[in-house]
Amino acid sequence: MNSSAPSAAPVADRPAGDAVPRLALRGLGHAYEGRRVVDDVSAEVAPGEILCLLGPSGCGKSTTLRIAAGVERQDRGEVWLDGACVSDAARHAPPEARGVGLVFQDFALFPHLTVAENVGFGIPRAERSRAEALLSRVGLEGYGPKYPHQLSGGEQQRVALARALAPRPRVMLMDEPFSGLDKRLRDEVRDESLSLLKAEGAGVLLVTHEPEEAMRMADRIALMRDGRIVQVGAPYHIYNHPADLRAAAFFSDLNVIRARARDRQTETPFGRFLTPGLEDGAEVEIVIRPQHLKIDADVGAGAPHPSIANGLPARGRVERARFMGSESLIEVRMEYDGSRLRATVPGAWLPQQGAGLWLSLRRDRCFLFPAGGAAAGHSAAT
Ligand SMILES: Nc1ncnc2c1ncn2[C@@H]1O[C@H](COP(=O)(O)OP(=O)(O)OP(=O)(O)O)[C@@H](O)[C@H]1O
Repeated sequence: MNSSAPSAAPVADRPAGDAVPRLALRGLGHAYEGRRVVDDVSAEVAPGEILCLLGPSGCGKSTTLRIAAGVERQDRGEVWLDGACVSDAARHAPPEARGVGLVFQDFALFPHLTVAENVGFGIPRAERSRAEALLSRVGLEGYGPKYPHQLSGGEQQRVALARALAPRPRVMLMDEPFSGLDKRLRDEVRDESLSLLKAEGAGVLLVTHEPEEAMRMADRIALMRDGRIVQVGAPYHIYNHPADLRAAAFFSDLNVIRARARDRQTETPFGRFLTPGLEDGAEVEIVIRPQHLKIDADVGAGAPHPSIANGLPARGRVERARFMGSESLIEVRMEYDGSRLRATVPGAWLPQQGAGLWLSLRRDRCFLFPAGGAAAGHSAAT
């Protein structure tokens, strides 16, 4: 946690030994028509770092970005760029005075300027050759003499991206910058532009609502919900140590097994789990992603042996099995209570409908949460 931040909300931990953050947001708040849409948001972006603001539609990501850019003014908190406060209760530098690069969804090119002139706008004449190099980076080599109206929407979007990159901004603020591009182009343009920004030491704050895209791009992800940052960390950390059930569910389909705590543990058809800190009778949710169930075919030889790694197997029948290319999705009706669990397996295997299976839970991949509350951390078999 950053001790200088006035807020109690999660603050992006800065990588050790790093310099002054390129961008720091401290305790930001904003309300529209009396409704708080940004609530105590704090985050820092280091030089060469990409921080993704990730969250469902309407959670306040774009508003946070617009506050950082200066096009919206917060009613609480501060915006700092390279160690200087550019906006707080007393001052508010306008966007053009902040020297940050902006790639917003509603980008607008100058219609009367060519593509090359658009990209070269606002950079010194001596650096104009950079415009052509950037156009080739975004896959628009040779487009310099064209005018915006001669381009498709996706091409215009890439010109806007090149234009934002041209002045070598120290901070780049991007709102769904690659959303209009088809997949192949998106991967290429995204990797090219982000690696350039990193190489130049820019700090990038990028908004997306797509978890896979965030995991692919981000050094760290700040997960937002209802105007607040609920968790900050490296993609691996956020995926494998979600703060709560909703944070876990944002990244994939989930199986949830409900049980009750007693004597600091809980009994389930898959064996016992520890429930440290939970009162007797508290409802707990054991959560596991479909790819982390272990499946054994029921060949009539009884249950597979229980193990420390996978607990007890429980029996069910295949209700539906679907081949989906690289994997198959199997829905299993469980014998113990008629509930349905979902498992994914490599696509080569597709069991018959009605076939008997034994399912067990990979214990190191289970999360245990008190029902409707905060995380109790990973559970462990007893
Ligand atoms: N100018 C505005 N006036 C009133 N309400 C607004 C305004 N702009 C945004 N809002 C509301 O504020 C909330 C947050 O909006 P914001 O655009 O920041 O969300 P978001 O997380 O970026 O969503 P999305 O992914 O859909 O773009 C939403 O409920 C939105 O309807």
